[in-house]
Amino acid sequence: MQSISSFNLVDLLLDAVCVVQVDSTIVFVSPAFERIFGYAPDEVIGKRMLDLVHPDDLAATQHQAQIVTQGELQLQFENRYVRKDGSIAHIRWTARWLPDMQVRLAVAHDITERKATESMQAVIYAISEAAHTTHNLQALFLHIHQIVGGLLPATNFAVALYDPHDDRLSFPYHVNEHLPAPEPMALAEDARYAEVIRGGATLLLTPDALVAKATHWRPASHAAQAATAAAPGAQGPLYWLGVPLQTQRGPLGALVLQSYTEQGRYTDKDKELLQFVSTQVAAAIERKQMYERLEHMAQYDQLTHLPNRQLFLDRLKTALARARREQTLLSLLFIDLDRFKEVNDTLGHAMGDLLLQRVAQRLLECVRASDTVARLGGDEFVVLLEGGQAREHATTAANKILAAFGQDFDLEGQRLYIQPSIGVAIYPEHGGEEHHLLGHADEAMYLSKRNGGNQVRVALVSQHS
Ligand SMILES: Nc1nc2c(ncn2[C@@H]2O[C@H](COP(=O)(O)OP(=O)(O)OP(=O)(O)O)[C@@H](O)[C@H]2O)c(=O)[nH]1
Repeated sequence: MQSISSFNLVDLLLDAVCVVQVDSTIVFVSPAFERIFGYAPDEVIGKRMLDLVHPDDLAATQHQAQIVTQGELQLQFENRYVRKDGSIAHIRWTARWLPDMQVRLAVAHDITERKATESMQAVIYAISEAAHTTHNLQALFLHIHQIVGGLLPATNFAVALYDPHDDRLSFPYHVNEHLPAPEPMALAEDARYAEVIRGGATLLLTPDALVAKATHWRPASHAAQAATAAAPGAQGPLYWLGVPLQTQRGPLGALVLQSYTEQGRYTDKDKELLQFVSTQVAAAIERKQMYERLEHMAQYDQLTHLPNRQLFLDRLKTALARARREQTLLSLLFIDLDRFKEVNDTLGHAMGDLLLQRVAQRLLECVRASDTVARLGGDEFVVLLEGGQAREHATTAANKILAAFGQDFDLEGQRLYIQPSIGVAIYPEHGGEEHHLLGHADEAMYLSKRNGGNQVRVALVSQHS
């Protein structure tokens, strides 16, 4: 027993034992202090412990020291210190006052790694949450930028998306002090992106690497050079940090951070951090893309990319409410192609599809960008004209469409004429509710068709619904 007690047990502890006076002057620290705080005991004896505290935690630490000095046992106070190398140490303290010696005796337990794990888990959670809470991809990118910015310098931050079908990169999110967002480009045009995305590995280019490999990293094309060179008068980035965004289905793109100053330099630690969050970022972007695709499919016709019936009815409802409020007119053109079935029967369904796409295009060319052209299904289209002042406005637009169909359609070399029958219904004259108005326009179209087709007819009824 005697031989055991001769060991200095305090020296063996992983936690640091500290003894400080009332004014926080250090009178003793155990050897573990150096491992945790970076200072050897003889470097801090006689110094004030409070001077090592992170400035943001100083007030709370002083308060806790006072409580301990008043005789209260402190078992779990946490605060941060600035280590000798400038890094931050998170400490959990157990402390008590020794009245006989008039000192505070404290044991410092290093929880820096646990804090780092906790904050990374919080980041991972925040990214995953963002995929659900943000409204669209742009909002998600902004959110990811903010989250990454909480981990490392991210003044210059870009999301590059890779399209494997045409081997090209686009930059849907690009915040940079010196550069506008680059135009979409072939992946091969920028060796850095190509290495990150094809190689699937994080790439950190420091000033040395950027100089040494200047030729290797120089973007191949003029467009890519313009996209990556700094603005006139400004220097190129000193640091370039790119991490691939990988999913199970292959590479999605890359996150790229650039720094133009030494203060914003990136280290291998930053590289690790970015790599760590990249899987979650990729999953969040992939989820959002999928959601937007599904949303688009639910609202747009897949053949013509025009709004479908559901989206059209939503827009009509909104437009009617606006017209009611602002006491303006609103017109609906119901368009059905004449003898479209014959196109399918004689030229095949694929040609019929192509014709429907060309018809959609032509209808769009006949109206203003603010008007809505939608495909209700089959060969039925509808046009919503807002803000017209008179009934003539609607018939003029309908006649313009009729005239446009006077030109034949070019279906991969085959020239084809097709004519429409058009019915017109006007709010408030022919109804105040979307299904009513649509029904009247449909009836008017039917009368046009029965009358031989290729004509415009305004709904007959003149009653409010
Ligand atoms: N190619 C193609 N055909 C379609 C599509 N959807 C519906 N159709 C066809 O479009 C035709 C529409 O029917 P109708 O409007 O009665 O045919 P129509 O020959 O135009 O008759 P009228 O309107 O009376 O002149 C049907 O033959 C459908 O099979 C599509 O997405 N692509």
